[in-house]
Amino acid sequence: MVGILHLQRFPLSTFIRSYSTPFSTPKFPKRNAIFFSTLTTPQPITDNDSPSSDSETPHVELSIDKLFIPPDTRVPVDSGSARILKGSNIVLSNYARDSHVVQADYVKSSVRTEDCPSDGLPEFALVGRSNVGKSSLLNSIVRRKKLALTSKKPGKTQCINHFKINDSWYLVDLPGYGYASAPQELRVNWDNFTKDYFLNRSTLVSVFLLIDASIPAKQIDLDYASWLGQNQIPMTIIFTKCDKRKKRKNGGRRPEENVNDFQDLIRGFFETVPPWIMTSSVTNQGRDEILLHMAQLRNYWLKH
Ligand SMILES: Nc1nc2c(ncn2[C@@H]2O[C@H](COP(=O)(O)OP(=O)(O)OP(=O)(O)O)[C@@H](O)[C@H]2O)c(=O)[nH]1
Ligand SMILES: [Mg+2]
Repeated sequence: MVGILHLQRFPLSTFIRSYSTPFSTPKFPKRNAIFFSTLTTPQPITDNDSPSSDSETPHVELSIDKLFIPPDTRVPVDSGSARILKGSNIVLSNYARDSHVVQADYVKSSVRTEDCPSDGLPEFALVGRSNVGKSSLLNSIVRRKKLALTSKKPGKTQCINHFKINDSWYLVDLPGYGYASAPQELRVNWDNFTKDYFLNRSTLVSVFLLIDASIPAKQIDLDYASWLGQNQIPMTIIFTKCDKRKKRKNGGRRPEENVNDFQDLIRGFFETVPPWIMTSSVTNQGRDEILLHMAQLRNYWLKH
């Protein structure tokens, strides 16, 4: 059973040194080294299915060793013509198709993994600190204003909420972590059931860990990424609120600076970089890119 669960999971990238001393212990072997190569400078950006119409995407430094190259994907040796999703480090593969959302329906809310839908369809779970923008991102992805409930007040989402897309896959909205004002009992409960869900949900293709790019990295986010990595749970980092640009004279860092800083901080945790995408639910930046990334993960997962 364990073997089956393991095989069903998408075998990407999350390798970690150590939870407690992340910067000092030896690295794990590079299990997915085959997907990386010593190739040439890739061309930044583009996609072939649904080009993003959003305006500027701030520049973030990219080199070949910082790219996420999906399985079964070759980056041409000489041309430097890797196709990279805009505002991300993700190379497009041949699996990136059927990414459009035609239909989205709320299905059910569960507090136990075993109560989640049992039809075996692949799913992606959105997790992150309370108020980071999980429910807003879900609405942006499906182009509906209120499919998932959002609030300025942290702690709005309290269950594992399944939304069925195109009758063929699920988006899952989860409660946030790190909500200091929630009663301790509730916090422990949310933590337990989301972590149990991550560890035992065999149809989970990838967790999407949301990180607020409008503020500097928080330790709790690094700890969460570390936990996911240590448990070898496939993870994509979604940087949210990239539309929020603080004035530099107030000492604020721009989103792309926070994104770069976060990369630097987690570089010590991972042997190979996880995929990441910059987004905003206000401008819909990153929406098409997320859908293409989900499509390629999903289509690969279905085939293996
Ligand atoms: N400027 C900006 N605000 C955002 C963005 N995404 C979410 N917000 C705001 O952030 C607040 C929290 O959004 P939610 O989507 O409810 O956050 P959540 O992560 O689902 O929160 P919990 O369910 O409480 O864990 C709301 O006021 C949103 O309008 C974004 O991309 N840009
Ligand atoms: Mg929510």
